[in-house]
Amino acid sequence: MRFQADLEKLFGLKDISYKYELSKAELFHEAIANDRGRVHRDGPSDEQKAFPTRLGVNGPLVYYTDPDCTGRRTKDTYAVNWPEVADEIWFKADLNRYEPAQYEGLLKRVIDHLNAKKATLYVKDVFMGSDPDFAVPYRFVGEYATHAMFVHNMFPKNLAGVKDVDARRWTMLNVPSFVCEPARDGSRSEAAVIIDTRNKICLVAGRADYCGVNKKTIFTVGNYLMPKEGRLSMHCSANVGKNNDAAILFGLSGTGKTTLSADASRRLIGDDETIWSDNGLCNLEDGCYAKLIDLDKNAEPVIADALSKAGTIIENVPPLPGKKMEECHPDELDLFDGSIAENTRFSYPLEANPNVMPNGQGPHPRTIVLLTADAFGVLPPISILEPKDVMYHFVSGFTARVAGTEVGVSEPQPTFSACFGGPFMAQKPNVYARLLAEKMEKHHARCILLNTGWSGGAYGTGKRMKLSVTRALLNAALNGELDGVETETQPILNLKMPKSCPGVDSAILNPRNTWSDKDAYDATATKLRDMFRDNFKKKGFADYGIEERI
Ligand SMILES: Nc1ncnc2c1ncn2[C@@H]1O[C@H](COP(=O)(O)OP(=O)(O)O)[C@@H](O)[C@H]1O
Ligand SMILES: C=C(OP(=O)(O)O)C(=O)O
Ligand SMILES: [Mn+2]
Repeated sequence: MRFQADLEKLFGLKDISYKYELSKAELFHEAIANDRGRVHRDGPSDEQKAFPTRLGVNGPLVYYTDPDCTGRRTKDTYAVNWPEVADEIWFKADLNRYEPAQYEGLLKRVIDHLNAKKATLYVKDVFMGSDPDFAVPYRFVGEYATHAMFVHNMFPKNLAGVKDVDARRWTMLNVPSFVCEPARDGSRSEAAVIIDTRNKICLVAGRADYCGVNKKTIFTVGNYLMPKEGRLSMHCSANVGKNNDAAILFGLSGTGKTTLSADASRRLIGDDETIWSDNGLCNLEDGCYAKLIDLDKNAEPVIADALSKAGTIIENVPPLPGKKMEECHPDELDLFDGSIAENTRFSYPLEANPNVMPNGQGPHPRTIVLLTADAFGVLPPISILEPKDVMYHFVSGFTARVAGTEVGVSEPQPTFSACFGGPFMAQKPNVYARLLAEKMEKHHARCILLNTGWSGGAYGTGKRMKLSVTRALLNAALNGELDGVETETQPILNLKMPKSCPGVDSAILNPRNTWSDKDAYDATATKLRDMFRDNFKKKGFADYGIEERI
């Protein structure tokens, strides 16, 4: 078979038992029989091994990651420091450098490990991107059927008209059974996720078995490739209203890209990875990856509906007390149980959502939304931005979160992550900022900053903004109801706040009003302003021609 010869040539893989292009149903059963699948957190039960088909594909596949790997391992994520990309890739931020000789040694050890154990590997051929003009062929090769099924759920398949598939293909090799040895391999821990631009390889060596690694790693590749052809790749969700008015929502993890783009009155383009090209918007994926923790089925009906559909993957959600996974239906999972992870997840193919744009494509955006979840509680719920504010906030990429569920943590943790996607934006921020500026100017989109974080005080005193309020603010902006509205300026943070908004109590629009202790508000806002200023200086954004706005 062709793929086998490809993999022998690319990696030197021999004596491998391949499971090539299995159907989703086959992958489901393989996952149950072989992975840390449904039923037991420690692997399949004897009964499952004996009767894997009993469960049928009608339920979700419930998958448990390694307990240490319930999210992405940013510090263990690298690109190979090949001389030809040493200046191009933005190694200064979240993407770490892997030295070529160490990488070659590690890759060889991974291949020897697979050859020696005569491994079984699942192979899935998909595309990143649903527009054949620029879709990147993505071949997943890995030990877990769950990951192959995840890739099947999440990416476009069978796309006609893609040119030079063999020459342009990227291959991921995902090997959780390998253990990196830092002293020998040059890794930081027992796992490493490495992007090799020269050979078009993504290597996942060791336990980095959170499903999201299989989408965010190839997304990082997309962010490296797309700007070379003048396409802006963005860490944002996108949807389209009844009047063909598209919106994009940028934001770091947990700020609301997935939640807010899932809106029954608008058609979804995608929830996380979007291209803005001369043709308009295009999803890089074909599925969504939603958070499940504390899911309120009334507040998030689109996501809740998808939960009952076949062929989904649920990650790290425990069963309700007294329920066994063997019998589990989504209603018998405890969506409020964060004991395995706060970051519980659910992957569903877009076909499980009746309200999507065909081929993941849509027009140029009318509205650009920058999302932030400010746990300091000082940013206005909504601010109206001018283009230079957008550039400033885009490169700053601010959000502040609470540190999970740890007892005693009361201080919000600020994050400044350029372009709202530091770990994935492989090129320097000015590359994306320049493209965004050009496109905004050409297409005259309106821009807002939406704070989905705290109100009435910082975390500990205040409360998270109600989802219904955030949606009302967002809808008003999308419908043009805030265009030209009277505003006042928050002087410390230099943000323009509307004085009124349909369906929203005006009293909350200026966050200072919602704090009982005004001095505490001013002090916290000043602290945040200083953090913005430090970050701007530290990252050298003035050298990129970005104007400082706070
Ligand atoms: N006002 C709000 N706006 C958006 N999300 C909120 C809000 N309040 C609570 N949430 C919760 O915050 C989380 C946002 O996560 P998600 O939409 O998955 O973010 P992203 O896709 O950007 O990582 C969801 O679990 C959502 O239920
Ligand atoms: C999948 C992810 O994206 P998000 O949290 O932005 O949905 C992730 O960051 O692992
Ligand atoms: Mn998301």
